[in-house]
Amino acid sequence: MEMIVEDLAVARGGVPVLEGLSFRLAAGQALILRGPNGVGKTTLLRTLAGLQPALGGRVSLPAESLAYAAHADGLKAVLSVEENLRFWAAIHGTGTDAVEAALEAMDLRALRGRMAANLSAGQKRRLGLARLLVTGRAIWLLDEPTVSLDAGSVALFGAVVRAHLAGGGAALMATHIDLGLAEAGVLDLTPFRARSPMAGGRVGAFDEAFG
Ligand SMILES: Nc1ncnc2c1ncn2[C@@H]1O[C@H](COP(=O)(O)OP(=O)(O)OP(=O)(O)O)[C@@H](O)[C@H]1O
Repeated sequence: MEMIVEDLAVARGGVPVLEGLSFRLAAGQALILRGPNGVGKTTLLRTLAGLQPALGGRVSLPAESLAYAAHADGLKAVLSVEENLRFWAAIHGTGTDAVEAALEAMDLRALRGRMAANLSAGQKRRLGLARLLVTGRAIWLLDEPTVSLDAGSVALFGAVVRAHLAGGGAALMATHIDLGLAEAGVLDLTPFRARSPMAGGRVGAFDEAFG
């Protein structure tokens, strides 16, 4: 199980953002994306998730191995917490055990009957992360997974990611928060900013003054 990215170029709104990006992510590894606001962390994750086309390069990985979690949690508002997880478990062919394990891991058992629409922001986020577990997918692409989470929930999620890595999974994530993953590598995207004069991610006067 390995994701291999070679000479990848990504764009946003038709404007090149990153280019010449190569890295590998193997089973058990976590890689944290770094770089200033606008450098292209979200664009890279969305491209790898297949939500937008790459401009160039190659990505190779096992079929059906990716699970993506971003700001829009993709929850069904009129389904309960448990029904949301059962829905995803049905899609991914995982079972009731996976749903119960996910409820337990993200401390959602007490909220299992609550409609997703009526969850707090942090609770929605926890449900969005519990969804990763029921996908059964090996490679997690995470865009700021800890937004809205309190300290206790950050610690819970850190433990979930560690268990995922220990079980042979992998994670690529954009986060400013320390998840306590001592073994995580860091990939700074700054050197891969596209050189096009139109590139949205290039260093501007504001970044130079305040960045
Ligand atoms: N819908 C869009 N259309 C055009 N350009 C966009 C769009 N969304 C983002 N961009 C631009 O693409 C570039 C990369 O944005 P991206 O969201 O990937 O950066 P990021 O590293 O995730 O930033 P942050 O740390 O602020 O979340 C930025 O210059 C941004 O302004």
